[in-house]
Amino acid sequence: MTDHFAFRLLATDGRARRGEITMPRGTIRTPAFMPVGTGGTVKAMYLDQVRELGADIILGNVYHLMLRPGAERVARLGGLHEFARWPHPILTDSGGFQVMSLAGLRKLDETGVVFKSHIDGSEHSLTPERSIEIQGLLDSDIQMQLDECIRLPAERAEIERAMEMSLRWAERCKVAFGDQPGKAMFGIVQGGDVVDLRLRSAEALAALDLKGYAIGGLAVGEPQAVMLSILHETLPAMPEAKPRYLMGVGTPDDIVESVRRGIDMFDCVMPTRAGRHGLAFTRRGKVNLKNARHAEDPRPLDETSSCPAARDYSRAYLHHLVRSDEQLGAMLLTWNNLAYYQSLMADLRDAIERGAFESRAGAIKDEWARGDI
Ligand SMILES: Nc1nc2c(CCc3ccccc3)c3nc[nH]c3cc2c(=O)[nH]1
Repeated sequence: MTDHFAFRLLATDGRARRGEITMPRGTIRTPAFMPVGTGGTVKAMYLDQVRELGADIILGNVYHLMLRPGAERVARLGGLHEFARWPHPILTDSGGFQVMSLAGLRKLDETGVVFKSHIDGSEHSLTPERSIEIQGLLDSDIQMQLDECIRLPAERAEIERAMEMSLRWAERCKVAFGDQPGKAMFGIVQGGDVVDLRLRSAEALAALDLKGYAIGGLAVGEPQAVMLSILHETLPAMPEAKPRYLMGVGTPDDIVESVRRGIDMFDCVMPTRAGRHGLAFTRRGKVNLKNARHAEDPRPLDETSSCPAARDYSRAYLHHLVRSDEQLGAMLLTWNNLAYYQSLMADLRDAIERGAFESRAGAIKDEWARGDI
């Protein structure tokens, strides 16, 4: 066990990295996929199942938890790990991104943001200091700086303004976070699709000597080629010895291409959201269980899988559950999809250790490219 946060590189294969983050609450094997647990729960899953699938860390959200049940209430109940019965590491987002995408934004200036709750219309504010305070109340292990994520396409001047304010907010978050050896505060690189702004953001954040860095402002609808070119240009300017977290990414193809360019950590709502909408990811391609062709198909999704949801239930039964909008449909398909994502990450970690990243990457990309089966 350790009382500090430490990242170690165990192997590399080209720019792809195999590493691990050790923290008091556990070790995070990278490349890592972090299931999104926005309101202190990974939707339609028991957290024991999430753990059994190989997840070392889950994500939480300042925005949702500050509105309901409230950060001070979670603190009074022992913090998020106690509240949700997840004793392993938790990373929390700072709330700015969710305010832009979910809330009614009332004001955004140097101080922070003022917004109306999407739940009951009540007015709230977030400053860099308050976001870090909330993440502390949640007892979060990896805390994200408050930042401003610009929607693309945008004018250079607008991207530059938001990037520079996010840098000033990173400094304020670092001061507010102080010195917490067993925890980490990550900076978030912004700069839109403008390479010189991306580099300025990466270099200024590196100078703050934070414990890890995220690449923000992507996975907001831009073409994959744009995302990958920004990674290719930005990652070399980021400290080798610190973990890199690409926020909101992505499909298996996105993940493979981002690992290839040097990303260590991922989050995406895709496997859980798709599961709730009847879409199953398998090693032989995607299966849309809403489709009538599955109505009498006795085969499971993947008889070779170790996940009961993939191995033990017929497509006919899954089709029935999805068509009847039964809770069990969302539960089984979410289980299957998270199992698929965690098995991809385990494959990639193993392939990098063996110096076989390229061949494994090609196989995963081909699997994903297959249409509906
Ligand atoms: N703070 C921040 N978050 C982002 C998220 C949410 C990731 C998240 C973290 C923790 C819980 C849920 C979601 C993005 N998702 C897609 N693209 C994203 C970009 C940003 C970004 O630029 N900044």
